[in-house]
Amino acid sequence: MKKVLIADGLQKNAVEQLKDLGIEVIERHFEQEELGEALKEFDAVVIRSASKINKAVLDKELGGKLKLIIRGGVGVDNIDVDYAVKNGIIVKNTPNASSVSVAELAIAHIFALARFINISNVTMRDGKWNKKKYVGTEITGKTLGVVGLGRIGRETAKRAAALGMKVIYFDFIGEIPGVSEYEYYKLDELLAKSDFISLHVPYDAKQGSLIGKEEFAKMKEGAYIINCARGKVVDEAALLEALNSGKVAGAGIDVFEQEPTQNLELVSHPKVSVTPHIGASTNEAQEKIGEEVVNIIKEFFNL
Ligand SMILES: NC(=O)c1ccc[n+]([C@@H]2O[C@H](COP(=O)([O-])OP(=O)(O)OC[C@H]3O[C@@H](n4cnc5c(N)ncnc54)[C@H](O)[C@@H]3O)[C@@H](O)[C@H]2O)c1
Ligand SMILES: O=C(O)CC[C@@H](O)C(=O)O
Repeated sequence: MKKVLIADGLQKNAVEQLKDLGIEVIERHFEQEELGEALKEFDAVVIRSASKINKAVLDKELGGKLKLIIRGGVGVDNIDVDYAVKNGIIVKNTPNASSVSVAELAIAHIFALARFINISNVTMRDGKWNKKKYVGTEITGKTLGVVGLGRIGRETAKRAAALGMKVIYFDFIGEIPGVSEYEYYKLDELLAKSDFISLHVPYDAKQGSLIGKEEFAKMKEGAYIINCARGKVVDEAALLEALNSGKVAGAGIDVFEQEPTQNLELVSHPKVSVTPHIGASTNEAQEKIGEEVVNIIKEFFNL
């Protein structure tokens, strides 16, 4: 009998389907220090972003049964993939399941910033009626610069274009063949041309933050930036500086350098719209993630 650990939660139907396949399913979150030892008795583990399967965890598991790590999500930056593979453990993710949900959240942050929805929700609770202060901007006709035109970037671009925005993009692979509806620009040019910038790239630890002091300096006065990718893609200190100087008019942030974030200066900034890393947290995305997880396990163990 195969034994699978669901360490950070999985949609109920998917758990039931795994049990129907004759799998022993344990739903339990382990503290980081206990995780490696615990993994020894499992054939597979399913995680979201809360559990980190790094070298230290994998070293404690060595000699155990683990053969498969599934990230119920896209980014595998919380797993030491190379080290896992070197030790005969396969790593899989569910790359398609949450693209629409994350794109919708990026668009939601654009609207929140453009029309002061974020800050109105705070000030009205204090009895304030800032009608004269909150003169917003229409997004129709504005330029959205999408950084990373992959699955989520494309879903975001599609929705922005349907709302009347002019979409341009940068992707480090260059101009993408077959993409004729959006113009390609180098990052520097995109930063200078965009009214709104939405980031949809993974975090590359070797490269460090993609958007820092120099990149903020290249943006239009009063640009808006949305980060639903990874916290470290943006240098938070540089972002705060840009918000305080007025260079950046607003930031929509779902992901943070440290999570849960303790950067209250950023989170409570009046020009910021925040969510606690909920890009993939919709019923639909979680259902699709559950389906993909079940399929991966079925295929991997020939069930
Ligand atoms: N907020 C959330 O809950 C949430 C949910 C899912 C994914 N994400 C994040 O979104 C990211 C994008 O997901 P996706 O499914 O669209 O991935 P994807 O692989 O389909 O697309 C990423 C695109 O970015 C490009 N790219 C990579 N590094 C780049 C760089 N440094 N500069 C420019 N372009 C670069 C790639 O060529 C690719 O086209 C994930 O890596 C993950 O970090 C966040
Ligand atoms: O598990 C989550 O909720 C985060 C998901 C997201 O960041 C991803 O990379 O898929």
